[in-house]
Amino acid sequence: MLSLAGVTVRFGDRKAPRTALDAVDLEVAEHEIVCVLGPSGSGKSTLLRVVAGLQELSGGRVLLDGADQAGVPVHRRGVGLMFQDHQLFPQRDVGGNVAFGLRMRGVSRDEQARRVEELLDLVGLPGAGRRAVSALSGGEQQRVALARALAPRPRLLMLDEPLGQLDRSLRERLVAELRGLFGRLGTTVLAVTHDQGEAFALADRVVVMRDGRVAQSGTPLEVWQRPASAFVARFLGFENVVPATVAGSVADTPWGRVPVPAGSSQGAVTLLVRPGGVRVSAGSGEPGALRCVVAARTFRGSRVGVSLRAGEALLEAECEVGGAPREGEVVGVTFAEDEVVVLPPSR
Ligand SMILES: Nc1ncnc2c1ncn2[C@@H]1O[C@H](COP(=O)(O)OP(=O)(O)OP(=O)(O)O)[C@@H](O)[C@H]1O
Repeated sequence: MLSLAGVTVRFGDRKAPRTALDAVDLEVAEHEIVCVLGPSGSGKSTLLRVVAGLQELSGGRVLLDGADQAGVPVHRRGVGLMFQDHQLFPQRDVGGNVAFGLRMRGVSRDEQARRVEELLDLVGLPGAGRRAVSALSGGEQQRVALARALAPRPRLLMLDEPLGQLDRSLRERLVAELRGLFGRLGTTVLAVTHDQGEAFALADRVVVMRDGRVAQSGTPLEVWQRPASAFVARFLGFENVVPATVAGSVADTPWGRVPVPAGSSQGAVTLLVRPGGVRVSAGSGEPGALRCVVAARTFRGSRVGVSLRAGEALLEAECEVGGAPREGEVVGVTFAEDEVVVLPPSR
């Protein structure tokens, strides 16, 4: 449905151009939910603005249903937009806000009223049409903004940090609701967020951006299991990412020798060890185990994050609440090869 080919956006003058998007290729299929993820300044919002027609291209093409969108104005693209600060009209009531796009399209009053009711039911605010938007909570306002964006039945719905302002528990609940809602409606969605939890919970596919380029694209599981680079791994929150040299089935690392999966690339690499692959045992552990001291512990609900120090090298492990070693304790560490991922050397 949506196709970006070599999309480039440069800001600034010729002498000091700033490349916000650098030859980006991206496809979004009908009914697919794609979340674009990346640090601040990586080009996420610019990407949405380009698709919406709010930002001119310096190069490349944007196609919707195969049609080049060059010169097609925002309101003719058939895309719905919901931005970070959801910009509801404060002087209109909830119904007036939701009906906005329908009124602009000359939909009859009866039809408007019917659609508004239907959409408010859909987003979990039945009968709220007459309420003042200023009297709604942040989460309720977000739902109204969503209903407004969905009202004209856009072929593509674009969300910019849709749940950015909300607290964590509400965000988690709304993400699950949104995914269910989009599934039922068959909405095609392109969303951007800097929160990987949100992206992974919402998306069929995540696209990780770095400096205006696509660093990786894949299903949440693919990206989580096989980050394409040290950058993606660190961005996802993995901390055990180090330079290493692989020879045969063993990598030489700052933590000593670590087994790697069969068929791994040889020579200079970056090594990722997921915390689950760091096996901690009391005392010095079995012969050949790496001796570490517990530097800190962090409770994470049912698990405990354990920060270990082996000489200069740091290592993050995860233990059951019951069996987690105490701060200052000496432990032995071995590595589980199936939680080790060999990545290209860092640039
Ligand atoms: N109108 C503009 N003029 C000049 N530079 C801009 C403009 N808009 C964006 N940029 C620059 O382009 C780059 C990408 O910005 P963009 O807003 O797309 O990033 P982002 O990933 O959405 O960031 P954030 O998560 O902070 O919103 C940044 O370096 C930004 O400073």
